[in-house]
Amino acid sequence: SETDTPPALTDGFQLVIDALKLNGIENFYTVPGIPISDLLRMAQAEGLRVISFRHEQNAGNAAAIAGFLTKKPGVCLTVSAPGFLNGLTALANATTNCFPMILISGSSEREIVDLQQGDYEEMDQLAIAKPLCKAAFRILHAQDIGIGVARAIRAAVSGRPGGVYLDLPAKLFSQVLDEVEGKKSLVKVIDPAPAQLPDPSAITRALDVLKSAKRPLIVLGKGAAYAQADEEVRALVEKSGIPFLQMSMAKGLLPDTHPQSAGAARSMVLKDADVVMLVGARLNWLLSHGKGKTWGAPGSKKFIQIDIEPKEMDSNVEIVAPVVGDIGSCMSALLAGIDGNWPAPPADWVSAVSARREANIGKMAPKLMSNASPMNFHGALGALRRVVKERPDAILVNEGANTLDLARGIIDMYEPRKRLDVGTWGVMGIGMGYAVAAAVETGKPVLAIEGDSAFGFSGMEVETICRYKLPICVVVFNNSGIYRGTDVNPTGGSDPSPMVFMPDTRYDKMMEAFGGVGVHVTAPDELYRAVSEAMDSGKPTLINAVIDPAAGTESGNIGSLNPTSSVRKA
Ligand SMILES: Cc1ncc(Cn2c(C)c(CCOP(=O)(O)OP(=O)(O)O)sc2=O)c(N)n1
Ligand SMILES: [Mg+2]
Repeated sequence: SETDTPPALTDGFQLVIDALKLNGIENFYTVPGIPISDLLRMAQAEGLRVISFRHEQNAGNAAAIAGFLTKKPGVCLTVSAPGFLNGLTALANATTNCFPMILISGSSEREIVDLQQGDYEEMDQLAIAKPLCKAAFRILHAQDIGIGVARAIRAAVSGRPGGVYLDLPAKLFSQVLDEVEGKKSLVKVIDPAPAQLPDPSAITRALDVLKSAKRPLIVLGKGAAYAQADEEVRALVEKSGIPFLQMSMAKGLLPDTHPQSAGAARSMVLKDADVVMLVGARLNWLLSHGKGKTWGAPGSKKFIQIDIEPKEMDSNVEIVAPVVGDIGSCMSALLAGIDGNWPAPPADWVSAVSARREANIGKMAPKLMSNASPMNFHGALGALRRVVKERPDAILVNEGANTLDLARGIIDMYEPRKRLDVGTWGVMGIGMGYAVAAAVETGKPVLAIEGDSAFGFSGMEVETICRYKLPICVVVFNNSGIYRGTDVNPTGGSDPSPMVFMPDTRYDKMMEAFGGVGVHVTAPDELYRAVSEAMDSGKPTLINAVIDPAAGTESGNIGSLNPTSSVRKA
C-alpha cells in the first residue's frame, strides 16, 4: 500500500546535473573517463549538449571562450590528476583573460589523498588549482552540491570574471539523498554578476579630465567587448567624437572602418595623445605598460581608466581619473554627463588622426592585392579580409606569430565579439577549442586562421570538428615552420634546422582523413574561392594555404621580447 512506498531518492550524479541546468548551463566541454563518464551519459539523457574532445586543454579552452561569448560560465569536465592537469592551462588562461569558466574535475577521496596512500590518479588537485584560478572549491557531501555549484558560478562571473576550479571526489556522485531534500538543496543564483555602479564624483572627475584634452584617445579593451554594452560603448565614442583604438578582441565593437577609428594610426595616437581613456583595457604588455617610447615623452599623458577591478588602477602608471564599475553602468553614467554642450575634440587632432589612418591604409592596400604564388602573408590575408567583409557575422579565430600579428591589423572586424585570439597571454593552442565553442555556442560559421606551428597544438581536434559536423573552416598558413622556419641547420646540410623547419606538410589531408573537406591552395584568389565555398557549405574544411617560407619575421611583431646573449651569437 502507499504507506510502505519507499521515499523517492536522488544522488550526487543527478544533483550536479540539476544544479548546473537550474543555472542555465546547457553545454559540457569534456574528455570522458573515470569518475565522470556516467555523469556525462546522464547529462546527455537530460538534454545537455556534451562535446567530447581529444585533449582536455582544448575542452578547457572551449569552455573559456564559451564564457567570453555568453557571460555564463563555460563548463569543462575532466577526469582526475592527468585529465585535471591537462585542463589547468586553459583554466589559467581563462583567469588571465578574465573569461568565466568552471573546471570540474573528479578526484580521489580526501582520506586517501591526505594520507598519500597511492590511489588511482591520486593528486591534491584543489591545492594545485588554487594559485592558478580566481576561486577553488571542493564538495564532499551531496546536500552541499547546490550551494557549491552556486558559489562556483557566482565566483566565475561576478566582478572581474575568471576561472574557477570545482573539485568533486568520486564518492560524492553515488551519495544518495531524499529527492525532496535534494530539490530543496539546489540554488538558482540570484543576480550572479551584479551591476557595479561608479561613484558619481569619479564620473565628474573623468569627464573634467576628458574635456580638458587637446588630443584625446579612447582605448577599448576586451573587457568592453565582454560587457555586451555595445550600444552604450558606441554612443559614448560617437557622442564624444573622440578617436578610438580597439584591442584585438575588442575589434568590431565599432567597425574597424568607422571614421573615428585610429586602428591604422596606432603608433601616432599612442605617442601623441595627451588624455587616454581606457575602457576595459589593462595597461599591460600589450599596451607597453603605459610607458616608454610607445607613449612619447614621459609624463605627457593623463590616464582615465574604467575597470570593474579597483586593484587594476595604478597597475603600471598613475591613473588620474579611476572609474570603478561595470562597463555598461560606467558608460551610461559618462553619457549622462556628456550633455548637449560637450566640446568636440580639437579639429586639428581629429583630422591629423584621420590623415595618418588614411595614409597608412593607402600604403597597405597594394600589398593586399598581391596575387603572388607562393603567397606572402599580405596577399593571403588580403583574400581573407575580403571574405570577412562579405561575411561580417562569421566568427574569426586567430593564432600564430606572423599569421596572428599581421591578421590583427589587416582583417577589419564589423561586429562585436567576432574575433577570438590568443589574448593577454599570447598562448598558442587555443585555435580548435575556441573554434568548436564558437560554433557550438553561436551556430555561426567559424573561420580559423592558423599559423602552421600554432595549429599543431590542437590539430587533433579536427576529428572532433568532423564528428560533430561543425561549420568550421580552418585555414593553415603553411610557411613550412615555426615563424620563418629558415634557421640554418647547425649540423650542416642544405635544409634549415628541423627545430623550426617543417617542409612538405599537407594539413588538408588530416581533414580528409576524418571525412571533412581538404583543399590545397597556392594563390590568394584560390584561397578566397575555397573559403567562400566552405562558408557557404558549412562543411568542416581545412585549407592548406602555402606561404613562402622566406616571408615574415621571427616571432612576428614581438621578436624584441626575445632575450639576446651578449657573449654568443645564437
Ligand atoms: C603554449 C605556447 N608554446 C609556445 C609558444 C611560442 N610561440 C610559438 C611556438 C609560435 C608559433 C609560431 O609559428 P606559426 O607557424 O604558428 O606562426 P607563423 O605565422 O609565424 O609561421 S608563436 C609563439 O609565441 C607560445 N606562445 N605558446
Ligand atoms: Mg609558420
